[in-house]
Amino acid sequence: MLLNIGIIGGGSVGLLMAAYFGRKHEVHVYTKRSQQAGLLNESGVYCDVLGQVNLRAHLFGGALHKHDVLFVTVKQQQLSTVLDLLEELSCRIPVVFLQNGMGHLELLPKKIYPVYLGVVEHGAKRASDTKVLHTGRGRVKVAAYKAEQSAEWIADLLHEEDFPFQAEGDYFNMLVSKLMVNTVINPLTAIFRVQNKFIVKNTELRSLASKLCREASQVFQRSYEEEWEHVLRVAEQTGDNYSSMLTDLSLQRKTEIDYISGYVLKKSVSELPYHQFVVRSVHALEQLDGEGGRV
Ligand SMILES: NC(=O)C1=CN([C@@H]2O[C@H](COP(=O)(O)OP(=O)(O)OC[C@H]3O[C@@H](n4cnc5c(N)ncnc54)[C@H](OP(=O)(O)O)[C@@H]3O)[C@@H](O)[C@H]2O)C=CC1
Ligand SMILES: CC(C)(CO)C(=O)C(=O)O
Repeated sequence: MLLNIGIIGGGSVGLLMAAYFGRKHEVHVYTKRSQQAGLLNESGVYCDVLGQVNLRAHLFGGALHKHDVLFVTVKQQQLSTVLDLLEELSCRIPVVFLQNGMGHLELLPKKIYPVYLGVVEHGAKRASDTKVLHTGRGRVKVAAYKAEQSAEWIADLLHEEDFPFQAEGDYFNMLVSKLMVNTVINPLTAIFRVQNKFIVKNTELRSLASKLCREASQVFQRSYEEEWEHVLRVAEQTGDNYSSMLTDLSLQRKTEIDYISGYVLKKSVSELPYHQFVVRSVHALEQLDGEGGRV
């Protein structure tokens, strides 16, 4: 079945999804910059694994086209502008939010309906405004957040062997599982400027990582042993990746730390010294970048 799919954000995840969906469906990408929309309309998106794929692109801000489903792929810190506009448009298009972290749960306005949440287990890296690298193969999980229907229909319609979708019943569990991984791997790799594999290989980093994992497991009442095994597996599987938090810092951009580790702190009833330390360290690095203070 041919779908009409909207994607807000022409970054790493947005372009990756546009390329995979665009092989079979009509895809519209909404960008922040008109220049990027122009380039995408001229040449489509180039994905290292798939080659060139055609799509349509628009500057986000005005009306939306009629879509069967709309994916929001901006970062957490960019979400409030997008939410304001979506709320104003009050369209009845099913919206799927694909952010890492959980801070956005507290931002989602009541007027947007129906709402689904998702987690992306792929690695993607935008190489230019029209080029994306598929750096790690995984799956996209989706769950209903505020919707009459479960997320099965999304997974059924979009699942492809080389771009799998999986419907989950419980959005909270799905997001917490991803949060556990991100709250351990992202800040440490960002502070120490290392690839993910060093969380496993470097004995000191591994020990710090296990402390973060223990703290987060306590907050969400999860088995530390199971979460730790999961974190190590992801760190190994994505070993050559530079985490998204490290990438943000390298590009002198604000990170998603407040929506990931900050969310864990917010949900805790007790002190979490390791989380407090990494949140402040990442903020210090962001601030030093602004001050030109890093050597
Ligand atoms: N990259 C990855 O491998 C993974 C990412 N994720 C998560 O997915 C989310 C997106 O990440 P990622 O794609 O890497 O981020 P990027 O920074 O690559 O992409 C975000 C995109 O959103 C665009 N944008 C920002 N504000 C607006 C707006 N108002 N209207 C339209 N577009 C806008 C940005 O535009 P501009 O380029 O002009 O700034 C940018 O193209 C994050 O929460 C991340 O943690 C999860 C798993 C893996
Ligand atoms: C799983 C991981 C850690 C892969 O790099 C990620 O989600 C990220 O970098 O944000």
